[in-house]
Amino acid sequence: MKQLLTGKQMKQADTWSIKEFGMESLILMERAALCAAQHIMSVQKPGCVFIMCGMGNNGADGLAMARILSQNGWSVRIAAIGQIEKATKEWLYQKSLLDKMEILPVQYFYESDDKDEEEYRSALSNLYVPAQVYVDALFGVGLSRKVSGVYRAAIEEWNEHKKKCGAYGVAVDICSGLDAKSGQVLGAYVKADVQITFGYGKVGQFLYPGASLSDQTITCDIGMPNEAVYHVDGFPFNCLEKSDAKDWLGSRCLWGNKGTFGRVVIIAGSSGMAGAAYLSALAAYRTGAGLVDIVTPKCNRLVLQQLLPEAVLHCISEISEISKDEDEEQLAYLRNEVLPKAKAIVIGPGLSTDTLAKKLLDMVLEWNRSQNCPIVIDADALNLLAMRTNIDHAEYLGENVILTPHPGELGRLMNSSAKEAAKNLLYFAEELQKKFGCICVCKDARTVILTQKNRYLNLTGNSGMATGGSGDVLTGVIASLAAQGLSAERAAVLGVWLHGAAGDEAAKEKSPYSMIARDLADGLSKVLIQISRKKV
Ligand SMILES: NC(=O)C1=CN([C@@H]2O[C@H](COP(=O)(O)OP(=O)(O)OC[C@H]3O[C@@H](n4cnc5c(N)ncnc54)[C@H](OP(=O)(O)O)[C@@H]3O)[C@@H](O)[C@H]2O)[C@@H](O)CC1
Ligand SMILES: Nc1ncnc2c1ncn2[C@@H]1O[C@H](COP(=O)(O)OP(=O)(O)O)[C@@H](O)[C@H]1O
Ligand SMILES: [K+]
Repeated sequence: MKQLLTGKQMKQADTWSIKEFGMESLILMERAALCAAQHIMSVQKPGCVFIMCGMGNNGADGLAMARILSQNGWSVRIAAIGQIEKATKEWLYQKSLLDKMEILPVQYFYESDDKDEEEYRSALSNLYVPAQVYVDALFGVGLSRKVSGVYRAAIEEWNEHKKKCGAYGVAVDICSGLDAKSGQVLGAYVKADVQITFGYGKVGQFLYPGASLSDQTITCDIGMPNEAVYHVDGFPFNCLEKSDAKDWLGSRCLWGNKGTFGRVVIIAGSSGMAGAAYLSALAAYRTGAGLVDIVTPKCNRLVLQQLLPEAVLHCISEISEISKDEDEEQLAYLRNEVLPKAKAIVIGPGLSTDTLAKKLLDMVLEWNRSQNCPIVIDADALNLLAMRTNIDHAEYLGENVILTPHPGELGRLMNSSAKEAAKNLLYFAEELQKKFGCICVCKDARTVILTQKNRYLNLTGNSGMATGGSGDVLTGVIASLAAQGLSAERAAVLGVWLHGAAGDEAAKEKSPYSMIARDLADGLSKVLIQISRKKV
């Protein structure tokens, strides 16, 4: 399992390693600089390298790299941007070593904030020499505010010169301008070929738009003690990898029958929304559930029978079509005959938010409280939850309830907008988890999964999944895994991983442009072939 930290957590891990464990800051820095320099030497023959440094320890890494590369036959040019009064003690130490080497003059640039960007850029442009490698060591995890003035100009010039000379761009630790927690860019940002990041990957490098700033992020071990990660506030973000997925999935019982592999009940679809029920049910079967029941309005019977004859259908009447007694009877039938068979329940895809939908949601939540059955709540069922303002949500939802909002639904659940939720996905996810107390799967180009104790970030998936019905597929995958016996937490985390990996398989075959949600089901089969164990 790969672990990622926010910028603040990384600084806490650094501080603990230095102050409590007793590791010298300069030792960590030397290893960091050596890693980055070695990467450059492994992909390029000695030539000219241009290094843009700030005045913090990211800049100090850049100075140490200058020394190492120079000692290995590189011609090095350094531009130090900022006020020398702000230089850290490590920076001054690295600079003193360069001074002893004499061949490495550091060119300084700082002008106070009274010029427009063009003036700064023309003044800076003389410092940016043609080179085959461009290094960005302006800001690391210490970036604390929007980039403006001379720093913005320095970044724009770096990008432009790098492009003009076709140089290989290396960002030290993190692309300057990228917020290490949110993945948002603050004003201006470096676009590099690679980020060489130290100790742990930073969450912001894997969230969008941050994840698009470089083609590659390489994490280097700089010798930080393993325990450092236990001395940060909150939890690190775990990222499931293929080998973890294999372990969590386990092996399928050779002598199992359809009862062994769990029954998923899917309460989904309304008039004109049969597809949502179909996609969820198809995905539940394709992920290995033994039986899938669909509870849906009568109008969907024919189409669902034709599309997925393997599913068991329970067709219900709209409230307007039946008497009060008949309505009570059909709810009693579901409560007494259908729900007791479920090992996991999905409620919401294409459900609508009418009175019947409300009653169904109440019934399912009541069932969860009394029977502790895992429930996946998606789409309209989330919208219904968002409409309830007068309940204590944390008490209302059990620990094995899984909410799967996209940014629009997340915004609604938190009385905000889709735009705000997408921009601050981590923050919104954290607040949602606090509010509801259950498992929160906050979906977007990267999906965040939070439980009371753990935080996960999913790294599979692609833009081809931004197509109607992808989320319906996810509900079926998660419920299927829960029905087969995985804990609700593992079902959610592995489900999101599998769903994204299925999307990646589909993209290989169809391209992200032309894939549709059904292709994810084929992708699921391909991924499951890769990760399922051959033997018990
Ligand atoms: N032992 C260690 O600790 C190790 C650390 N390592 C390395 O250190 C890096 C962290 O170093 P760091 O904490 O010094 O912060 P860093 O990223 O250099 O930035 C701070 C400087 O930027 C400035 N500044 C910030 N935002 C700004 C803005 N918008 N516009 C303008 N200025 C702005 C800020 O100025 P101030 O806010 O004080 O005005 C300050 O001068 C880390 O990423 C890794 O590369 C590795 O060597 C491994 C061992
Ligand atoms: N650009 C993307 N990269 C990776 N995954 C994506 C991307 N866009 C969407 N997805 C995934 O596709 C799914 C879309 O879900 P949702 O918006 O609920 O779809 P629908 O409501 O149409 O079923 C989510 O799991 C989301 O994480
Ligand atoms: K940097």
